[in-house]
Amino acid sequence: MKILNVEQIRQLDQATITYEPIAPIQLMERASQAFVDWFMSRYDAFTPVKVFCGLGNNGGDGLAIARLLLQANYIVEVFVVRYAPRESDDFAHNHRRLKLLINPHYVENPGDMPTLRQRDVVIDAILGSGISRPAEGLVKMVIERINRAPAQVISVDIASGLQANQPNQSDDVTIWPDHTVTFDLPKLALLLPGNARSVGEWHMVDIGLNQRFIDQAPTPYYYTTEAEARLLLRRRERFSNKGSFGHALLLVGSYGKIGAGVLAAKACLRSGVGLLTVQTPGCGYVVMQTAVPEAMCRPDVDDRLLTGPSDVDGPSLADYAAIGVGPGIGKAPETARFLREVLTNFSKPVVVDADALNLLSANKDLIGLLPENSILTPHPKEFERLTQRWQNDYDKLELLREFAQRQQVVVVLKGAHTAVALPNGEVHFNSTGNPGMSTGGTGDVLTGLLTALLAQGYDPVEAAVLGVFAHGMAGDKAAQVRGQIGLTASDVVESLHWAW
Ligand SMILES: NC(=O)C1=CN([C@@H]2O[C@H](COP(=O)(O)OP(=O)(O)OC[C@H]3O[C@@H](n4cnc5c(N)ncnc54)[C@H](OP(=O)(O)O)[C@@H]3O)[C@@H](O)[C@H]2O)[C@@H](O)CC1
Ligand SMILES: Nc1ncnc2c1ncn2[C@@H]1O[C@H](COP(=O)(O)OP(=O)(O)O)[C@@H](O)[C@H]1O
Ligand SMILES: [K+]
Repeated sequence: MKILNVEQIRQLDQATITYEPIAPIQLMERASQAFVDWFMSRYDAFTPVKVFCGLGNNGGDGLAIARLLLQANYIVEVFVVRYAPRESDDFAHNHRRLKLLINPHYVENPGDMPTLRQRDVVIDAILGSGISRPAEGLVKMVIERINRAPAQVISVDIASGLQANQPNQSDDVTIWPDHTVTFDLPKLALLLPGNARSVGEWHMVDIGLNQRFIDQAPTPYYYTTEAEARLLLRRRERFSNKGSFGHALLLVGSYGKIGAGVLAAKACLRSGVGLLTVQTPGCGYVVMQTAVPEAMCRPDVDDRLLTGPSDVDGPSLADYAAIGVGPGIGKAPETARFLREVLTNFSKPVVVDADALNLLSANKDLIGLLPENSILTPHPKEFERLTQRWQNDYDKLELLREFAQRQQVVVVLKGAHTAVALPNGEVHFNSTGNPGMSTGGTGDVLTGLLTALLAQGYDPVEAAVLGVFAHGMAGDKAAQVRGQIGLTASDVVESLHWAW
C-alpha cells in the first residue's frame, strides 16, 4: 500500500471528487461516517463525547462526526476553537447543519475551556493534515489543556499539530492521542518512532478514494499489508524434495553466545530451508547438535570464536545457496578476517546481522565487498555505527535510502514498523510486530528466517519484505498466547507459521 504526501492526498481528494464524481461535502460526510463507524464499534452511547473542532476541513469532519453521533443518540458537546476569522466552506456547511441539532460552544480564550474528566472521550478535530505552521496562541493553549486532562483522546486523521510528512520542531505542541483514526492511507508521520506520543495506536478507515490516482502516484514509501505479503509467499510443489529448497549456511555464535546461533538455526528450519549447516566455534558444537538435531554442524577451528571451518576439505562457500552471518559472533579481529574471506568468496546475496554489521562499521572497506542485493538487518544503533548520527526520523530515512541505493543492498532497519530500504530507493514499512518483541534474540530469529528465504530462491527484495512481515506476524501470534511481557525469542520461532 502506498504512503502519499500531503500534496498528493490533496490531489487524491480532488481526483476522487472529479472522477467518481462526488461533491466535496459528500466526501467529508463519507470520511466522518467512517470515523463514526469505527468509534461506535468501540464506545457505547453512554460515553460523554467532547468534540474539539478547528476551522478547516478537519474541523468540518469534527462537526459532521458530532452530528452523526448525536443522531445515534450519543451524548455530544462540541467546542469550536475560534482562532481565526476565516473558516473553510465545508466547515461552514457542517456548522450550519449541526446548529439545527445543538448549539456548539466557542473557545475564544482560556476561560472557555471545559473541565475534562476521566470518563470523557475527546475527539480531536482541531487541525488535520493541512497545517502549514506550528500550533500557537489559542490553538496551542487548547492542545496543552487537552493533553493535561485525564480524558481519552482520539484524533481525527492526524493529531492536531503533527506534520504528516515532515519533521516537527522539538518544541512544537501536538495532541497526544490514545488513538489516531486516519483516512484511507497511512501517513508517514504515523510510522516514525519520534512521533510515538503524537500518534498513540493508529487505525486506518476506508473512505474509498480514487484508486487510479493512487496507482499512478509516485512515492518511495510503502506500507506492507497482509494481502501484499501473502502474494509473495510461495507454495511448495508437490514433487519437490529437500534439494528444491536450498542449502543454507549460518555463521553464528561465540563463547557465551551460542544461543543466538541456536535461535537463528531454529528459525531457519521453521522457514522452509531444505538443508541447513551451521558453523559455530568448537564450544558450540555439542550445543547445536543437541538443540537443533535437524541442522548439520560444522565446527570452527577455534574453540571460542568464529574464524574458519576445521574441515577445510568440506564443502566450499560457493556450494551453499545462501549464507547468514552475525548472530552472537563477537567482534574479534580473527572473526573480522573470516568475514572478509566469506564476503570475498561468496557472490550470492548474504544476510548480515548483529556483530557482522558492527565489524562492517569498524572495517568500512568490508562494506564494498558485500554481494549485490545482500540483506543487512541493523537495529537503529547498528545503523548509526554503519552511517552517522541523524537529526530526526526523516533525516534517518534519507540516510537509509541513500545507503541502500549507494551500496545496492537491502537494509532492514528494525524496530516498530521496521523499514525495509531497497536498492531502488523504495522503503517498505512493516505492519506487523509488537513491543513484546523488544527482547534479546528476536533479531537472531529474523536472520535465520531471511537466510532460509534466500536459500529457497526468493528474490532478496521479496525475501526482506515478506520475511519481516512473517517475523512480526509470528511475534503477534506469540503475544496472543503469551501476552507481550512474557514473550521470548523462542516463542517467536515456535509461532512461525507460513500459511495465512
Ligand atoms: N482524503 C482525506 O484524507 C480527506 C480529508 N478530510 C479532512 O480534511 C483535513 C485537511 O483539511 P485542511 O486542508 O482544511 O486542513 P486542516 O488541518 O483542517 O486546516 C488547516 C487550516 O488551518 C490553518 N492552519 C494551518 N496551520 C495552522 C496552525 N498551526 N494553527 C492554526 N491554523 C492553522 C490553515 O489556514 P491558514 O491559516 O494557513 O490560511 C488551513 O486552512 C484532513 O486532515 C481530514 O480531516 C476529509 O474531510 C475528506 C477526505
Ligand atoms: N516495539 C516493537 N514493535 C515491533 N517490533 C519490534 C519492537 N521491538 C523490537 N521489535 C522487533 O524485534 C527484533 C529485535 O531485533 P534486535 O534488536 O536485533 O534484537 P536481538 O539483537 O536481541 O536479536 C526486530 O525484528 C524488531 O523489528
Ligand atoms: K486532528
